[in-house]
Amino acid sequence: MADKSEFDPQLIISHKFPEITYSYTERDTALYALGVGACADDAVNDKELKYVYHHDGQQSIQVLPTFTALFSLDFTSQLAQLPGFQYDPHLLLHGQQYVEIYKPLPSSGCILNKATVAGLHDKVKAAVLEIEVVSYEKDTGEMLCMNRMTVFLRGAGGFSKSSQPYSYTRYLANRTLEYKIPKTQPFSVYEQRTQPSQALLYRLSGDYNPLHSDPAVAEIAGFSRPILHGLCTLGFAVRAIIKCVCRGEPNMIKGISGRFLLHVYPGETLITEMWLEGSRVLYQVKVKERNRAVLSGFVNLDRLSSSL
Ligand SMILES: CCC/C=C/C(=O)SCCNC(=O)CCNC(=O)[C@H](O)C(C)(C)COP(=O)([O-])OP(=O)([O-])OC[C@H]1O[C@@H](n2cnc3c(N)ncnc32)[C@H](O)[C@@H]1OP(=O)([O-])[O-]
Repeated sequence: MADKSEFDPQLIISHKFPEITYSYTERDTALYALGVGACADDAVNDKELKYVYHHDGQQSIQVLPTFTALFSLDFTSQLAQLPGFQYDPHLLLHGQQYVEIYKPLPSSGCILNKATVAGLHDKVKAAVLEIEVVSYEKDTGEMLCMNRMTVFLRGAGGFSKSSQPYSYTRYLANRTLEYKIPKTQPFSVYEQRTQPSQALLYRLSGDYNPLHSDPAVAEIAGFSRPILHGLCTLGFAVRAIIKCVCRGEPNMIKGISGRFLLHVYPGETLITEMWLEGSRVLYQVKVKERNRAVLSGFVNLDRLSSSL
């Protein structure tokens, strides 16, 4: 249990993270695509080969829009040094991810990431911390995307000094972030089994937390075995939407929001259900073997495919 006397919300929300440069190559984008299941069931899939191979004479590997979420990860390793912050790193879970994409990513690049604390909430049983990361192309200074990553820190709540639970948000509450999963039949449903080794492959994209690879660490965290990275599940879901709604065109995606509802074990089957609401796709991912919802959210498109 974290020592609440050392928890200082004011220090946390005023913290200035150092800027972090992140460089990647086509090898990284292809490895990422394999990590989120591209071509896993069909190695000659003409809609997905472009993410892993210079298919059909294409000049460069195409980047999946969820690759942008990797830009927020480097800041999780900095949480241990965040002044005024007390938590048990074994109990950290990824709670939510929100991404705005302003420009399709090049297949290789050098990115400058600037992070701030965007929110901090005392949920008593947990502390919820939001980190916002704005990413720029290093050479041109052009803004590429914004990530808002929410971490759910079990056992770190109860730090409020008054009777009102502490809650701070730096961004304006925005109605467009609200969504409700419909009770109606989905527009489309896509099923894909993850591999038992999925987390071992996905971690090579930069999230080396042993929660996803080490049975002993997973057990301390309260799981019977290592669990899948939340961003890997999100990658599967958004790929399903690109396939079923975007007709294979990844650059239609302008925004992604997801809340992780329950852990996924590598090897489980993900069923992504999708509903259309204007140019927004609402989605929910269920694990087939346990019939439980594990992720829900929405994806904003720049337009709807004309053939839908
Ligand atoms: C980050 C990089 C490292 C990556 C790690 C991973 O990938 S780990 C693998 C990927 N991640 C996973 O596998 C995690 C999967 N998710 C889970 O295991 C559970 O959803 C939970 C443990 C996060 C919360 O469950 P619970 O039963 O303890 O919660 P409850 O329903 O009793 O609500 C209490 C309060 O918290 C709020 N709140 C609730 N959920 C979330 C959320 N997701 N997000 C934010 N907030 C959330 C809720 O609104 C409520 O506040 P209110 O309304 O009272 O003001």
